[in-house]
Amino acid sequence: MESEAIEDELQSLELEIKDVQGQISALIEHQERLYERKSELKTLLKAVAASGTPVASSSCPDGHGSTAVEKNWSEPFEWDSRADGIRFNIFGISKYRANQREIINATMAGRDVLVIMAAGGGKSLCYQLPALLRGGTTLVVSPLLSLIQDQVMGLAALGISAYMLTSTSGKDNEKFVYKALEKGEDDLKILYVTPEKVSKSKRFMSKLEKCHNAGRLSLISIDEAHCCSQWGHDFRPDYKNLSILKTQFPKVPMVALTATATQKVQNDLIEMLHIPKCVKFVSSVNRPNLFYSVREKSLVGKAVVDEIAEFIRESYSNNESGIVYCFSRKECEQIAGELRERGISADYYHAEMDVNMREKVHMRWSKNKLQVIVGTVAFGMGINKPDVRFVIHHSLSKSMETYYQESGRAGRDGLPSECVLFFRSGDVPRQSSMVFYEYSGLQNLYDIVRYCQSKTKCRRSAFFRHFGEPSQDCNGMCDNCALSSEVKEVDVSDLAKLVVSMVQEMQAKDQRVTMLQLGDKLRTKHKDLSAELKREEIEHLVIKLIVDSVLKEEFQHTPYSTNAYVTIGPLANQLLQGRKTIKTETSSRQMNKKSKRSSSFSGLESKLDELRKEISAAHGSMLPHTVLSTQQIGLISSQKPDSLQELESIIGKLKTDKYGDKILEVMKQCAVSEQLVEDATKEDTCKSRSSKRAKTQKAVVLLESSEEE
Ligand SMILES: Nc1ncnc2c1ncn2[C@@H]1O[C@H](COP(=O)(O)OP(=O)(O)OP(=O)(O)O)[C@@H](O)[C@H]1O
Ligand SMILES: [Mg+2]
Repeated sequence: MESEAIEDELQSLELEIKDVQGQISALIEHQERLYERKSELKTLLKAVAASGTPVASSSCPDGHGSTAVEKNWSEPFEWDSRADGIRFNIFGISKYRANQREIINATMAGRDVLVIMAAGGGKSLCYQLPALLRGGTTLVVSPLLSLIQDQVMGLAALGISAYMLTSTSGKDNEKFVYKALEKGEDDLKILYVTPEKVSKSKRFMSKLEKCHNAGRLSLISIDEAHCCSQWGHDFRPDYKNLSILKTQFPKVPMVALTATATQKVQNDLIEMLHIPKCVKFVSSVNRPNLFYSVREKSLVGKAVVDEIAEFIRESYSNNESGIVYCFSRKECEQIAGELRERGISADYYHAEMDVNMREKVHMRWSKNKLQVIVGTVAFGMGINKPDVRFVIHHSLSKSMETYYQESGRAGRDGLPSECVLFFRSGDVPRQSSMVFYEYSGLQNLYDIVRYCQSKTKCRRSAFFRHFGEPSQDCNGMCDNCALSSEVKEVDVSDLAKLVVSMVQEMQAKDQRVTMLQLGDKLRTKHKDLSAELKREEIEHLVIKLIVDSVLKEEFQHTPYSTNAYVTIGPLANQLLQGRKTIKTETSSRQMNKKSKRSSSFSGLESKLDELRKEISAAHGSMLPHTVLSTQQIGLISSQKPDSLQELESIIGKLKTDKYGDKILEVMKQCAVSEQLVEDATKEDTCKSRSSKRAKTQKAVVLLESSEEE
């Protein structure tokens, strides 16, 4: 054999080997995911079998957490009546939500507790109430300054002595806190710190030790505990060092709380915080008040903004708060501007803004002076506003977990709210070139792409599946459950083969191709197709093939960006040899643009809303929802209390003492003006009736006269 021919064959063998290696590693990765899922499902099965109730379990079947026969935390406890008094009279909360009472009881009994409870589920009460019940000082570790400020402000408004120690704390504040920790003379019920204080400040730790030695450290709470785990979505290195707390203060009960944690993250937390015997309370991830939908995103940028503006104007015309999430800083600024041009009160928020500017925007929005924040993912964990009525994603998130977190900022007060995601396949490579180097980054992204591409599967079930929880009824609270009737499945295997063959041809010629180029080439080469197929349909198919491992994305860095290219995937041959079919879903359904899922304020509710804004403005730092929550406004308006005593039975003693007179005054004014309107309407009706009567009589007279004529 000529040496040239040998070299040729050698080269082609090397290429083939490389290809096979690629397929093997993709399959191994796939196999790992299957194993991981298998173990999740096994754990889930055990949990279901053990408890009979799949959610709200308080034991841990996998060797982590408490395995002994658990106490029944729902039974009566000696502190019940004191706890009820604080709940109602100080926090103004009329009844516990799922698991709150049990968590409080376990904490009061001195146990370590791990709480997994959905966003807005009411985790804060689970450590704030025991903090007041137990006496002494409760230490709360929380990751963000803005979250801490919000909490301290809210507690101060309830008359609870809460303080914080952060990098921005002034000298006087620091002196007060240290003295209170050391001497215990001043009242310090709840102390919030950032994790850096625990891991880096020796001074703080020594004061805390003194507080503990004097028997005054009564509870330690780790909020947003998923930050401990590098498998969580928001890992903070300083959280890793929090294990020191249990080592130093083993007898002080610890309560760790988070909104989302997969089994892996839960195990990690238990290990890292050194709480192997903790009682675990896992509530459902379900957020029944959120309506999830995905809308097709137009290729024309302005059309997307038009649709968003129309949606906000039509469904949320009472200035109800919302968030629009965007992919990039530039996009944020642009879309905020375009929404403003369309008459929506909107501003942007991203990481590259000056901190003061960011704080100002956040504050205007929190005080309902700005309706919409257009943010990047930087507008994240510190968002505590309970009455966010809509969260719109201008482009897809990087994973189901991130989407659950971001969309979950809607409706934390439990009232109906909407989560809309604008999806187009062309957005996928933008995201994939950002996440491909993260652990399971692409697989996580493809999971949310599947969520977006499906026109039949319940959106909620995707969350249950992701978090390893048995499905629950959606109650028609997603677009696919509410409007799925006109969806058709179409076999597009032939077209898919054309696409794959084209990628193969290009790869053989050593040419790289992006998704956009692939679509163009296909339409140029197969002119007959271009008349029938739109660009977005081809992109939709290419992304589907990538998600199904028939094609694959590869990445290359340039000095300015990372480009995503489409190459042959491990299952391409199965398709080409006819062993795999590809089906896409088409639907002719129209989203009902005038979906009015949020109830708008009635006259009295609007007046009470104005009152809470006035009180908040007069107090400077107090937020409107701290004065009265939207839920409380709803209760007052439906029950119409007419004495302070009746009002107290709805909103508790503290708020009644503070704002009761003003609330009753507003109610009186409203009743008077409603009466006036009613009287005027009655009068109008009478008048119109009598004029109608007169007209009828006239007509009769005319008729009679005509008859006479
Ligand atoms: N039992 C209850 N009844 C009515 N409202 C409640 C109850 N418990 C808590 N809330 C209210 O629900 C809202 C959300 O509570 P909280 O901030 O504790 O949620 P969270 O679980 O910590 O959520 P996140 O994960 O977003 O931090 C608050 O406005 C709070 O006052
Ligand atoms: Mg919280």
